[in-house]
Amino acid sequence: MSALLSVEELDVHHGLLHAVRAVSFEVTEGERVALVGANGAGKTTLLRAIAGAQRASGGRVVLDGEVITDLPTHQRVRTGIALVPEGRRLFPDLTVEENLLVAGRRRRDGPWNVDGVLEIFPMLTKLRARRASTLSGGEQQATAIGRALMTNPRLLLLDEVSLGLAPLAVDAVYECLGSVLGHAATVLLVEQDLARALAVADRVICLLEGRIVLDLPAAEVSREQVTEAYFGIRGRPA
Ligand SMILES: Nc1ncnc2c1ncn2[C@@H]1O[C@H](COP(=O)(O)OP(=O)(O)OP(=O)(O)O)[C@@H](O)[C@H]1O
Repeated sequence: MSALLSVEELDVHHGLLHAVRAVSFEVTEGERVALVGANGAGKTTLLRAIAGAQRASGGRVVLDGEVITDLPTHQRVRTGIALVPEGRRLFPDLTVEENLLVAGRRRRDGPWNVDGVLEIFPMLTKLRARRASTLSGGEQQATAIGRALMTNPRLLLLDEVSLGLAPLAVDAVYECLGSVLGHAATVLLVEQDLARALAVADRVICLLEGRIVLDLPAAEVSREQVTEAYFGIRGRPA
């Protein structure tokens, strides 16, 4: 199958810091890829560069054959890329429904609407008219994922959906995410929790200091292998 997303020799700098170094990989339509790695490995920077929130200093991002490396974020949304950013970034003074509708203004044609999002995230139904600033972390995360879905993405980028949430809230968000994934979205997700990453993903990519050090099907990779890649520990010769 041809790739939905191709990342080709991508470089991203923060000033002098080379945060993403010649990263190349492809994601096929319908695939769920988990991006793991230690703090500072470059996961967020890579996701933001794919979404257009961070400028690449070299290489290309290609979505379904179209080179989008230089497109601004809002135009990438129209091509079908949606990012759920770290920290959720909702409009605090808008209600849940308004947050969803604002995102929907830039939507591609497709099945998602407010009712569809509320069906997937039942916890939001009662909160529809509540201001985002009054929601719990888990409720905000659900709204942020719903907001991304409202654009009818072909590729959903999720950055650390569990960050800062209580364990029960993480369970609730992941339970709903299961339904989202059931709708055949193509997903690239950053997740610190290895067990969760391996449970939801078809494939795991591990970054170390801006480079890919492991890229394997989730079913074929052991926790030990990922942990070693994560910390840059080389296997000892037998
Ligand atoms: N806006 C910025 N300005 C300067 N340096 C940055 C900026 N954002 C990230 N960095 C640096 O770039 C490197 C990669 O950071 P990034 O946030 O992409 O890593 P990460 O793997 O997502 O880590 P974390 O899990 O901590 O979010 C780190 O060294 C970080 O300090």
